[in-house]
Amino acid sequence: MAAPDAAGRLGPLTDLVVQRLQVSDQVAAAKFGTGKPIDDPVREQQELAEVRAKAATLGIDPDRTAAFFEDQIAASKVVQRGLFDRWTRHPDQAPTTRPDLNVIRAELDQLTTSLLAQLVATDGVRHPGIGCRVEVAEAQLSAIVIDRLDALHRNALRTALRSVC
Ligand SMILES: C=C(O[C@@H]1C=C(C(=O)O)C=C[C@H]1O)C(=O)O
Repeated sequence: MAAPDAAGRLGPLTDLVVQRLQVSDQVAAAKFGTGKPIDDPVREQQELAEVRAKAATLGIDPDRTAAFFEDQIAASKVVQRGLFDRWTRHPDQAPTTRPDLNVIRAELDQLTTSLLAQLVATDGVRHPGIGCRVEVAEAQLSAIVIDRLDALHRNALRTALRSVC
């Protein structure tokens, strides 16, 4: 049976947001112990410029789209910092293999394309107001249960969803 998806009209968007957080575990594993910093401002600026340009061609608001992706980046860094801290304090939990950061970044780029498509699909839902906030709450809570998110990933999810409405 396929895994159940997050509930409501923002469920598919939230599933992608959670996937991006899960890929962030791999980013942390790629960087941990290499001296590579968690923050890469050049890559971030490239990503944000790209989503701004794509938003314009897709007919969604470039500023709101960039704000959403800024939150995805901030959330990824919440995960990475949390895992660096966990693995430093408990070296037995640290990853024993190191994924290739370039491969993982290509996965993140694919997720960006899917996320943009979901931002387009949910444009009519994502207005400030109670209706949108209820949809976010429903999708968020169901994703937490379905994906069994720990406290670190729940915190990151809150950051990732803060500007959806
Ligand atoms: C994910 C990475 O780590 C950070 C988070 C980024 C993101 O979420 O897109 C981009 C650059 C880094 O500041 C990465 O280096 O690729």
